[in-house]
Amino acid sequence: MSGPRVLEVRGVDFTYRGGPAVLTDVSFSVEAGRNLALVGESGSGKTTLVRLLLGLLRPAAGQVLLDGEGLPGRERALRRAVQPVFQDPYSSLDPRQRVDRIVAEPLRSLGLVPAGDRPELARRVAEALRSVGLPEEAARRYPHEFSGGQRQRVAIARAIVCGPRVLLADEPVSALDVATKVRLIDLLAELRESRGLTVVMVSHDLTVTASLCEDTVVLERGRVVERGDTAAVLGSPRHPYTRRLVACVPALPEPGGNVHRL
Ligand SMILES: Nc1ncnc2c1ncn2[C@@H]1O[C@H](COP(=O)(O)OP(=O)(O)OP(=O)(O)O)[C@@H](O)[C@H]1O
Repeated sequence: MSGPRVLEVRGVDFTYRGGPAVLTDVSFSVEAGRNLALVGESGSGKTTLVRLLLGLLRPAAGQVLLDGEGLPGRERALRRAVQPVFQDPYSSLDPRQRVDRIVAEPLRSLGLVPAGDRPELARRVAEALRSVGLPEEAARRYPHEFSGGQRQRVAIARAIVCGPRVLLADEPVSALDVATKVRLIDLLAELRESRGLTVVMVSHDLTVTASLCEDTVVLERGRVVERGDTAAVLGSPRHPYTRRLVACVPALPEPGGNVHRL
């Protein structure tokens, strides 16, 4: 089942100032309800693409679209619709702030809850923490009091508190041990069911993306070499680069299947 295109990348080229081309003619779309994996080796341009999708960089050519319209001038709509979760749970949370303040940040900065309405902020924070499997009392603690997996849950709570439609997760589990990784992937799968959240996940780990994402886009040196249904792209890869990526993985789970079996 697929929904409307929430995000679309159309013919995008990108170069960091004075450098070589990092992305060339990249096109794909994110459909509501279908999780999408962006895979490729280190340096293939995945993180650069995430920055473009978040509106932090602008393409040299082509367009990034939200609900069919170009991004420039629509930063607020983009922030409401698309929230990021980054790789390193140790550096992505401000160590000086309590979890309640960290998680409430998007509500304050987007002006969704007046800063003075403490009961409403507390209610929304508690609800987000509950959704990611953290106890309500986590709100009163600081990031250093949590494990890496719990910190990533705090980061996910912050990302979902404003009710976005897309979670843009850049290597969200690569810093975690296997058991913690599996639990977080399960959580991301649950959030789609419970909140209708579509996940765009960047990873070089096909075992992680294949268990969560129906669609896969394969990047090689800034170009899309393959894209489509994950089972087809990874099950019978047509491009030699995808074959090499798949060959590095001992066994792939079915999309929607269970990563525990690996
Ligand atoms: N701020 C920057 N300034 C200049 N070049 C950059 C910058 N960030 C990334 N690059 C270059 O752009 C290319 C793509 O990098 P990017 O981080 O997007 O790849 P990636 O696929 O996410 O890699 P990794 O999996 O290692 O994170 C690399 O050659 C990198 O050196």
